Amino acid sequence: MSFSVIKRSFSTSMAKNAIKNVTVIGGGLMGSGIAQVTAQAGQNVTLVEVNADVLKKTETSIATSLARVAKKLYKDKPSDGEKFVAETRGRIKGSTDPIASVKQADLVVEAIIENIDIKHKLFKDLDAAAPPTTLFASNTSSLSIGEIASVTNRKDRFGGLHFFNPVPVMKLLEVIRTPETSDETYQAFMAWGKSIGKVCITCKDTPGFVVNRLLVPYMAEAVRMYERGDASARDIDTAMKLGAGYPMGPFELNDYVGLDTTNFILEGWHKKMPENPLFEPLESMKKLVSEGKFGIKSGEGYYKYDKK
Ligand SMILES: CCCCCCCCCCCCCC(=O)CC(=O)SCCNC(=O)CCNC(=O)[C@H](O)C(C)(C)COP(=O)(O)OP(=O)(O)OC[C@H]1O[C@@H](n2cnc3c(N)ncnc32)[C@H](O)[C@@H]1OP(=O)(O)O
Ligand SMILES: NC(=O)C1=CN([C@@H]2O[C@H](COP(=O)(O)OP(=O)(O)OC[C@H]3O[C@@H](n4cnc5c(N)ncnc54)[C@H](O)[C@@H]3O)[C@@H](O)[C@H]2O)C=CC1
Repeated sequence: MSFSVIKRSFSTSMAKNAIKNVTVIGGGLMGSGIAQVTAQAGQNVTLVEVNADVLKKTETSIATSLARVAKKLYKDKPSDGEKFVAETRGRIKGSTDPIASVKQADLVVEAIIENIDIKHKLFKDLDAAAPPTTLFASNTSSLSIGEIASVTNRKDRFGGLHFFNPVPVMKLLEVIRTPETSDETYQAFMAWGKSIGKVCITCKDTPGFVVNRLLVPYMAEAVRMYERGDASARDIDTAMKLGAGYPMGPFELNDYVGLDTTNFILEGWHKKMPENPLFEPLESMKKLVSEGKFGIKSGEGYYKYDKK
């Protein structure tokens, strides 16, 4: 592992802007971006993954993304760009030990696989290990924050911090408070979001929060249109880009987000709200997922991609 090791001091106060040491659990699409933007803002990050090989991939993806940011920010001064990349990477420490990783954390942001049982197991362990002042947040797309927090003894210091993909580019952060999230925690989340350059909006702990509650029915309807044979995936994508001004069409976005994640969301919501036709399962998506076709990350989804 070549992430640098950083010495840090423990902050006891959770007052506004007190967050300096952040632990991000999960270094996939989202966790790597969250770690990156946090480090870009000058904060110390410990990034936890399941093993050293995955950490290496995470490190490479952060380096690639930082190079894109540096190219834009330091167009006329590449040497400053190199310094920015080195300093930002220097603030990120990799770890495969979730327990040790939270001992000095002011804030823990969880971005692991979208599965309630796995998230519960993780948060139970972290709750026992982290100082009582440490704030916990989940980046879940579709699960209830209250349900995730239910296994901890810090429900007042628990909320949702929902980022958007790609994290270094998308400006929005949804801050989700449950009925038990304290005002102090909520304020600390809002201040932290601002400190890492995001525009924060607040939402109650309702399925999909704001963006996904609107995005999922739209994307699912696009798939139904394709499954009925009304139009091809390519034409639907072109239509929504050129006719509605979206940066990506629904099939491109689905492949970008990851079909395993979107399929999981839809199945979970269908189970919870079986009477709602918006969340009926989608046969083409189920088939692709069962074949291991998860979109860009696996090389194929609704479209085929060159393997990197
Ligand atoms: C279909 C069935 C569905 C069933 C139901 C399930 C639905 C599930 C819904 C969602 C599930 C979960 C998702 C979630 O919780 C929330 C989300 O995140 S939703 C996704 C939100 N994101 C978007 O909508 C992305 C839309 N796309 C874009 O904005 C652009 O296409 C994108 C920025 C990705 C790429 O832009 P483009 O112009 O095409 O390409 P460029 O390569 O030129 O990039 C432009 C610009 O951005 C910089 N950049 C891009 N990526 C990165 C990166 N990773 N790191 C750093 N910088 C990056 C790039 O350098 C360019 O910068 P310039 O200065 O312009 O050169
Ligand atoms: N993909 C997207 O566009 C978005 C996803 N989300 C949410 O973010 C979370 C993560 O999603 P992605 O990054 O897309 O998934 P991903 O599959 O890209 O990454 C998840 C990572 O977590 C790691 N992991 C799994 N269990 C772990 C554990 N116990 N400890 C440490 N690491 C562990 C995996 O090795 C993997 O690298 C999910 O809850 C998802 O719903 C939120 C916003 C957008």
